[in-house]
Amino acid sequence: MMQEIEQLPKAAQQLRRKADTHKGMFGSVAVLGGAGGMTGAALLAARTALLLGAGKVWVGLLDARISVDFQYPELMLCKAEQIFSPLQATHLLAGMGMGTSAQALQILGHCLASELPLLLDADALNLIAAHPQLQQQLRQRPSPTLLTPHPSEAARLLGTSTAAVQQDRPAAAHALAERYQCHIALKGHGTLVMSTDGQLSRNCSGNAALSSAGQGDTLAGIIMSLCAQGLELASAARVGVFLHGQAADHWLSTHPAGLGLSASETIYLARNALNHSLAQTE
Ligand SMILES: NC(=O)C1=CN([C@@H]2O[C@H](COP(=O)(O)OP(=O)(O)OC[C@H]3O[C@@H](n4cnc5c(N)ncnc54)[C@H](O)[C@@H]3O)[C@@H](O)[C@H]2O)[C@@H](O)CC1
Ligand SMILES: Nc1ncnc2c1ncn2[C@@H]1O[C@H](COP(=O)(O)OP(=O)(O)O)[C@@H](O)[C@H]1O
Repeated sequence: MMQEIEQLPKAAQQLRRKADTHKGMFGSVAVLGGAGGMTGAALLAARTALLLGAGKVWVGLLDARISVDFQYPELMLCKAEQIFSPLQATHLLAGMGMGTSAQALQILGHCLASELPLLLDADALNLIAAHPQLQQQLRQRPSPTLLTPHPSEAARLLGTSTAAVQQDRPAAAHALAERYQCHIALKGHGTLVMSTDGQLSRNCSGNAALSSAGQGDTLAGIIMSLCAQGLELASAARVGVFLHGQAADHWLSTHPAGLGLSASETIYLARNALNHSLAQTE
C-alpha cells in the first residue's frame, strides 16, 4: 500500500532542540564530490546540510583547487581523500558532481567501506550502475544507505530505459530497493520513497519550479542534515522530500508562474519551512 506524504511527517518533531545543546549533538556531515567544473554541486549539498541545521559540515572535493567557500566559511573544505584519514564525520553523502574518474571510483569505494549512514546521488549512482563489484559492496553494507536517483539514473541502475521507469514508478522503486538492499528515493514529480522495510510513500509537495540544475543536490543536503540531527535515514528521506517540495510551493506565493527558482534559493525556503513548522507545533 502506498502512503501519501501530504504534510510534514511527525518524525520531524524530533528535530526540536532543547536548551542545553552543543554542535557535537547535531552530527558531522561529509560531502564527497565536486570534480572539475562541478564543484558547485558539492557546495550546494554542503551549504544545504549546514543551513538545515547539521552541527559540522566537511566538503571533500575531487577538484581540490578550491579551499574555502567565501559565502559560507563555516564549511570545512579539503581534498576528497582527506575525509577518510582520519574519518571524523558521522554521516556521508557522495556523488554530486563527482564524475566517473578512477579517483571518483576510489572515493566511492571508501564511502561504501565505511560504517556510516550514507546517501548516494548522481555520479555515485552512475558508477554503481557500471561496476558490479560496487553493487556487491553496496548490498553488503551493514549501515543504512539511501539512493536518490532521478528517473534516468534509476534506469541505469536497473538496466532499463527512463521511459520504462516512468511508466511504473512504484515498480521501479521496489525493484531498486530489492536489487540494492537500500532505501530508495526515486525523484521526479511525486517522488517515491521506498524503505527497506517495504514501506512505500509518495510525496505530494513540490512543483515544476524544481526543474532546474542543482535541485537534487539541495535535496541530498536536506536529507543528510536531518539524518545527522537524529532522524533515521528513511524518515529523513520522507521529511526531506516533503520539505524540499514545500520550499518550491512557497516560492509560488511570490512567483506564481514558478519560473526562476535557483537551488540556492530553495535552501533558504526549506530552512524557513522547517523552522516555522517546528515552531507552530510547539
Ligand atoms: N552546479 C553543478 O555543478 C551541477 C552539477 N551537476 C552534476 O552533473 C552531473 C550530471 O548529472 P545530470 O543529472 O545533469 O545528468 P544525467 O545525464 O544523469 O541526467 C539528466 C537527464 O535525466 C533525465 N531526467 C531527469 N529527471 C527526469 C524526470 N523527472 N523525468 C524524466 N527524465 C528525467 C533527462 O533526460 C535529463 O536530461 C552529475 O554529477 C551532477 O551531480 C548537476 O547536479 C547540476 C548542477
Ligand atoms: N515538476 C516537478 N515536480 C516536482 N518535483 C520536481 C519537478 N522537477 C524536478 N523536481 C525535483 O527536483 C529535483 C531534481 O533533482 P535532479 O534531477 O537530481 O537535479 P540535479 O542533478 O540538477 O541536482 C528532484 O528532487 C525532483 O523530484
